[in-house]
Amino acid sequence: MALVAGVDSSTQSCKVVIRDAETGTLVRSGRAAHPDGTEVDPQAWWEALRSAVEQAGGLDDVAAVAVGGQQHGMVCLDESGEVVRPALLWNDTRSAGAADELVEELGGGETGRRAWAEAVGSVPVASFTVTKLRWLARHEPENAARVAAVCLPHDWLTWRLGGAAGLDALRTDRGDASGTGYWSPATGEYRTDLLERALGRVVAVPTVLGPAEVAGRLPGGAVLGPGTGDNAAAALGVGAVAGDVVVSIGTSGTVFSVAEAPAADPSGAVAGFADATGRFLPLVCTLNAARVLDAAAAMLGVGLDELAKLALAAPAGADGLVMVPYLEGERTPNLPLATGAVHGLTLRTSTPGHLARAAVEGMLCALADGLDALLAQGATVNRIILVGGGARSEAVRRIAPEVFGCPVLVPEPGEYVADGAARQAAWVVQGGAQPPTWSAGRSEEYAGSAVPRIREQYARARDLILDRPAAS
Ligand SMILES: Nc1ncnc2c1ncn2[C@@H]1O[C@H](COP(=O)(O)OP(=O)(O)O)[C@@H](O)[C@H]1O
Ligand SMILES: O=C(CO)[C@@H](O)[C@H](O)COP(=O)(O)O
Repeated sequence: MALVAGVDSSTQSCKVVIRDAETGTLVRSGRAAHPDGTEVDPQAWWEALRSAVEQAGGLDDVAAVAVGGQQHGMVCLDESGEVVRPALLWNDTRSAGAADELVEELGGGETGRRAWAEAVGSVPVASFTVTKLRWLARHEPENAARVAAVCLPHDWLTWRLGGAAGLDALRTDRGDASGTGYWSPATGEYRTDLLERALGRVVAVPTVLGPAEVAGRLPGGAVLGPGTGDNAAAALGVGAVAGDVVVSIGTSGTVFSVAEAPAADPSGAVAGFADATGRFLPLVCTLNAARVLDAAAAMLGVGLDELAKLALAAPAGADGLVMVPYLEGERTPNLPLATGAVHGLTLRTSTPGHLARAAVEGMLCALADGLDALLAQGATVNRIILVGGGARSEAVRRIAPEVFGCPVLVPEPGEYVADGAARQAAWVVQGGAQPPTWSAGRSEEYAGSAVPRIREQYARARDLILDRPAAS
């Protein structure tokens, strides 16, 4: 039995699954936490990966490994391959001003946004690597001058697994490259002019591999797959096909589908990413998802299961109590300085159940806005597949159909990013034009009628959002 390993190096943790390459049967798994914060020393990811691998029984008997990782994070390396400064993650909003500058420089407003969308499929916001490079050039010129190569979290981990043999050995894939802001999914080429515009000069970037190309080898001989961004890996993990919309509730909330043609949304709501199979992955991302539930549970002094019970015991629409969950600012809509808010407090709605319900509904409404944006770009939705840590919440599963207005399918709890990476690893070993077919696990369908007032009252509150007060 040949084994393959898939890694999910996501925002909050690293997960490793080891599966049978032919059938996809889960054999072993492990996980380890990542540090908090939006600026992280990549060495912490390496240590978490080692610890998760050890918990999963090691990699000595696997034929191939692939890494899925949080997208966009800026990992800068110097001439000798040392990390120049801690990585700025996708949810670090300090480069919001740099994003505005870059849009301005390509014509500003609608013209600038359209120019970026046409060049790289997406309008840069603070999450994108290109804006982080501009921030570095402006705010840390000494560090910027030391940068010899820039790569992403999954690229760096793949490179380390392969022995880190010089900057020329850096590899990435289409999926993750498409989140940099200096690689075009439409042409499959780097836009070194945009990289230079951001940083002031061109530095080394990873070679972009095809979906099942070999990225290197572990010292023990196992083959390394190209890996990909965590959302593209999740699409592969759930086996998303045309008509599927995946809603992932992790640290980020994402809504995406697999498409045959690249997207270029000048409004900036939909990012026109590439996927991990040679296709495309139009995607909407919110900054506030599972942690909204964590925050609500902390406010109420309860655990996540109790939060779900409270939310489900409260009436749909929480009698008008609305939470706008912009706790870390927001990316879609692009409001990096926004704060969250609770509207509609009355004596009647001042209960733990109402607050719990408002948190779940608010988080889902932000994602439903994302679904609208995706549909406006031509996506079709035959079914919604709910994944990510937040999908473990019974309240999320039951309230989602009321907010999205259609049934949702919840695959059995699992690590779909790591699974997608494992499936890619199996593809690299087996070859062929398509990834291996693994039998899908059980899914549960959650049905329920739409409750339009949930989104109507949310939309009114969302439009009243205020900026963060200046730090004292
Ligand atoms: N039963 C649950 N109910 C609600 N949220 C949950 C539950 N289990 C896990 N989570 C949340 O899922 C999040 C982690 O999800 P995950 O998809 O692993 O995130 P990431 O990939 O961003 O690291 C955490 O914020 C955690 O609180
Ligand atoms: O920035 C995006 C997508 O564009 C995020 O989805 C990151 O890829 C982080 O994912 P999680 O760690 O929340 O899964």
